[in-house]
Amino acid sequence: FCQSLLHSIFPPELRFAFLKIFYRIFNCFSVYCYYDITEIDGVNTNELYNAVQLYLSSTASNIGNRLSLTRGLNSSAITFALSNNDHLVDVYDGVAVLWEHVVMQRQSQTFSWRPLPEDKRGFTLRVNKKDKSLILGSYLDFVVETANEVRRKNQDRLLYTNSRGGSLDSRGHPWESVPFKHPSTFETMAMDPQKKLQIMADLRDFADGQSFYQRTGRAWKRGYLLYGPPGTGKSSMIAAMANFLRYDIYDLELTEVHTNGELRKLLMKTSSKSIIVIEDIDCSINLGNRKKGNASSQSCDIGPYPLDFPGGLNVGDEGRNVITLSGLLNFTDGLWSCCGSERIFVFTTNHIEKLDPALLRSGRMDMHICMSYCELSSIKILLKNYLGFEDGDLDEGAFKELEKVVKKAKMTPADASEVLIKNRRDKEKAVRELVEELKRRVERNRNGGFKERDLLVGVQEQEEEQEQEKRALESPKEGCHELEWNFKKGEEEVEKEDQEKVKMR
Ligand SMILES: Nc1ncnc2c1ncn2[C@@H]1O[C@H](COP(=O)(O)OP(=O)(O)OP(=O)(O)O)[C@@H](O)[C@H]1O
Ligand SMILES: [Mg+2]
Repeated sequence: FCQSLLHSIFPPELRFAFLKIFYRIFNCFSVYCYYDITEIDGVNTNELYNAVQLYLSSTASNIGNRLSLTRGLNSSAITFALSNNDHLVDVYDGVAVLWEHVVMQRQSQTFSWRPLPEDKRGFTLRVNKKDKSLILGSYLDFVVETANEVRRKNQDRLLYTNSRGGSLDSRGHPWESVPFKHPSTFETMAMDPQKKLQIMADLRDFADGQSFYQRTGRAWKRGYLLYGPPGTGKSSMIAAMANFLRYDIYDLELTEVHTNGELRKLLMKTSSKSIIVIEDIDCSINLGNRKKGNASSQSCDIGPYPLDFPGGLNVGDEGRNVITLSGLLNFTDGLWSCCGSERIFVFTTNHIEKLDPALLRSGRMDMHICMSYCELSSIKILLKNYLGFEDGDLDEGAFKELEKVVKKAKMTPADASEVLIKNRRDKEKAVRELVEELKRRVERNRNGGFKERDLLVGVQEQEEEQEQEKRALESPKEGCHELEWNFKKGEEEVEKEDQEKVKMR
């Protein structure tokens, strides 16, 4: 009754002025000060809110009486969190602070360009006034650092996708995520052990290189191009890289991105310590040539993307802005590429010869990694993975036979794995079957019945190429020249092979 009387007697301006004065007087006498950390700050998500949530999830499990427990779909960990409108006391450096999790229903008339969550969430930190400087000086930094640590250690890494197209979710994210659980590691990767070590060292140098990148004035990012025929482990390599560095993966589906602006927004919303992946880049967008009129050279039909002109945004047939090669190059190399740090770009392709050299140059794709057919060393790793064979377990005869045929067979690790998985209950049979299959392939290759054009080289040339690759790993710049050379040579050969195919038909 009193409230309605107050409301009817006093106009709103007077009521607000009264409340303001009341809070001022109250604050003068209060020994506490309060800090609000809201979930959404304007239109952006407040990173501090997420950090506090994560920090409290690690602290709350020890000291909270009433906690809400969650476990995400496919997630391995249970997350503790402060229940709605509950509070807990945390002690830092002998100083006690009170955290309260405030959740309120959002008023329905709030106007926004995008849908907002139904409730308004935030944390309120209550601090004794005399401890203000300690809390603002170092406690909040400590909270953020601990949160990062917790994120790195406990939380499942995430695999993000932009498959929703350009639309944002209610919390303003263009990416959807699922826990990333791919079991591939460098140990299970079947490839040249030397090459493996070089890649691992490169990744380690990158992750530990903050001061190096700072000192040399370079953006803290690195690009890897994985190329080779299907089934040689390009996707598995990305998973192995992510598992090795414990980074999240952003799997960028270019066909879902409609404009360069959208691409930029996606990049802005990626976190540091992440791998940004564009798979089958030759199929995602026409990157074959930046000159107009070369659309027919594309291998995959990708719909409305027009050809690109260097340095600008294109306008498509229907008058829409569309994504261009220069947009993509800016994404990887321009000013926008460093709006975060410690990020790795990985592009994969089955057809390196179709890529524009601009994309291949050092600085964009620093390291070109050729994922190739099985060699003896990779077969050994597959035998270990699937049959448990250690060095020396394989009998001499089988080993010699494998050695004789493995290179000429041009068998992908995926195919070899399949033979081993199928026969894994009988180890000897598995090896026998593998040797048989390799021999069959050698025969087929000899008769010209199995013509792979992906590596564009014969057995002899393949060895040369791997030699070049090794050198490219040692010095990425040098590798790029060689790859550009390969690229030119590739185009001619592809044309020749295309003509042959037409003749055969
Ligand atoms: N180098 C490898 N080491 C270990 N396993 C491999 C390797 N290459 C392929 N495989 C096996 O083959 C399967 C397919 O490999 P993957 O998807 O990584 O090939 P890809 O090169 O990405 O092929 P695509 O070009 O078709 O995308 C994987 O599940 C993996 O088990
Ligand atoms: Mg793949």
